[in-house]
Amino acid sequence: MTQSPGEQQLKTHKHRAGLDSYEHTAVCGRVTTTFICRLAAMTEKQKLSREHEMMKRRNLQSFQEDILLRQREFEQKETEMRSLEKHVNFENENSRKAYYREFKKVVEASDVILEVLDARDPLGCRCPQVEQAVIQSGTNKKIVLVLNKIDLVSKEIVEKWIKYLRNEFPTVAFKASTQQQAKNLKRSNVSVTQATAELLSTSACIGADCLMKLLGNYCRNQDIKTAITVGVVGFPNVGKSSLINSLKRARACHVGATPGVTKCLQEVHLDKHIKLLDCPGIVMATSTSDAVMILRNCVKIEQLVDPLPPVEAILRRCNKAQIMEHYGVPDFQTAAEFLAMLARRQGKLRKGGLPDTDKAAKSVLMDWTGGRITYFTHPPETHTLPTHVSAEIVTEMGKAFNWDELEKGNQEVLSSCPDVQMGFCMESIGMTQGDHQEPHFGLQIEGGSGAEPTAEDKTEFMEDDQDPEFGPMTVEFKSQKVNRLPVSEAAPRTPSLEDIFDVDPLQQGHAMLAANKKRKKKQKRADKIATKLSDTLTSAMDFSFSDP
Ligand SMILES: Nc1nc2c(ncn2[C@@H]2O[C@H](COP(=O)(O)OP(=O)(O)OP(=O)(O)O)[C@@H](O)[C@H]2O)c(=O)[nH]1
Repeated sequence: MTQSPGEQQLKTHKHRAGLDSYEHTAVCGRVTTTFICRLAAMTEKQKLSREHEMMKRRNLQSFQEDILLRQREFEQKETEMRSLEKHVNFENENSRKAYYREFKKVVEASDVILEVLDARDPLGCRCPQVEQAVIQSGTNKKIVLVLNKIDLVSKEIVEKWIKYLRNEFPTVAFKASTQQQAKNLKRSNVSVTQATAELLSTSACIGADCLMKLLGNYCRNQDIKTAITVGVVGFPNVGKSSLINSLKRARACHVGATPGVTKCLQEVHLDKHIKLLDCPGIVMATSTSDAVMILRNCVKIEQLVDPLPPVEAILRRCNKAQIMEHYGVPDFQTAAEFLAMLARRQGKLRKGGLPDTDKAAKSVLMDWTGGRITYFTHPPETHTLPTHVSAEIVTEMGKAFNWDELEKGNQEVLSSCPDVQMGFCMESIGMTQGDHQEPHFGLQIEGGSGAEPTAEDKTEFMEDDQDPEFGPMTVEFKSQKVNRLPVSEAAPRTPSLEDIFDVDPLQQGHAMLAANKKRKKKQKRADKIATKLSDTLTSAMDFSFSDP
């Protein structure tokens, strides 16, 4: 193809212009690089001459001062880091004051205070400071103890605890609903004492009627025509929000398996006569060790800086053979050794293949707080009033309630209902209780061997006096006779709706959601296949002949 002279001229001109601009850029680039190099050299020279000047002026004293200053800075940083670690460890510590203010507001505004206790360790999560604050704020404020999570212990233990606690305040046995839906939370009319194991293992609430009756009686006895305010207080994670949701039959408050879900006061109107106040879980400053607070689920496991001590505390309370069997690890001498083997078994490894003992420790702690390791305390044999409660206060507080009715509600059970819930052995289990009020600790691991405990299984602990918080302790491993599957047969991650009773009560809400999702998915798939099949059949049976 030939080009016209005009076109050729234009092409030559463009080529020339391109070369020019290239040369221009190259020259500019060279100039810039030289300029930058010179600038860097000058800065470096200036810096050296400055340092040289400084060194000339410096003497031994200034060196010393400088070193001291750096040391002070380092020490300050260290202290800050340590306190930061503490705050991470006890996140609530940081907001403890704010929580306390919220709690004070609840006490001031309430006529009745429901102190929610975890039935597994009621004395451990009882807060004398809270009770003292209520008592000091006048005799017209009443305390009612709510023994929640009764589905996690045997009825016999619930009965014993009610008997023990009612020496001080009216006590209501309760199982909050653990359902996940927003509305229509199930509430059973059956009294706690008459509830069967199956009912207890469902996610429905039990004991709400008894509690409502108690509050109604209070209004009548006090001749209150208007509304009453009921404050709900207690340790983190004992189920305060779940209790409110159960009474309201709707998810009015946030619920979560980690402590510190409730951050500030929340009002829930039950009806025109009762207003409930949800309070953040409070942990008052006590002499209790960090490990014990962690075992009481007051600390977020994920944020623990050193999870080894609470795991050591768990291991001290467990039979080694049972632990080895449960976690599938060989014999070990120390908690660190156990965690290293567990981490390897669980595939929790750091870079370079080293076992991640922190992660393994946290998984053990999650098993404890999440109810996969079941534990329970026994009430002391004899009752003595705590120092902050006098006999007069007990009488004064009790006047406002109908004890007979409460007693009836709680008593009905215990006489008529067999202990079917957990298959615990309630005979004496070698407790060596002292005179003090410390509860005993029993422990069970879900899906145990199923064998009757041998002499070695019934181990008496707490010769270790480093952890006096729990007092003498007996550790017991037993299989659960009902409603629990051995580990190997444990319900699948997403169980079908029929298998929902086999799921851990703590997990039932989630399992229910997952099972429902699974069912919907199955249904959708079946519908799709049916539509496809029908389409295929329709097209196959299309006998309409377009051609004559
Ligand atoms: N099995 C069982 N689990 C319960 C019961 N009540 C509450 N839970 C569970 O315990 C966990 C804590 O419940 P929450 O109601 O959030 O406890 P909270 O006291 O309000 O907790 P904070 O907001 O941290 O103070 C949740 O996983 C609940 O599902 C109960 O009666 N039985």
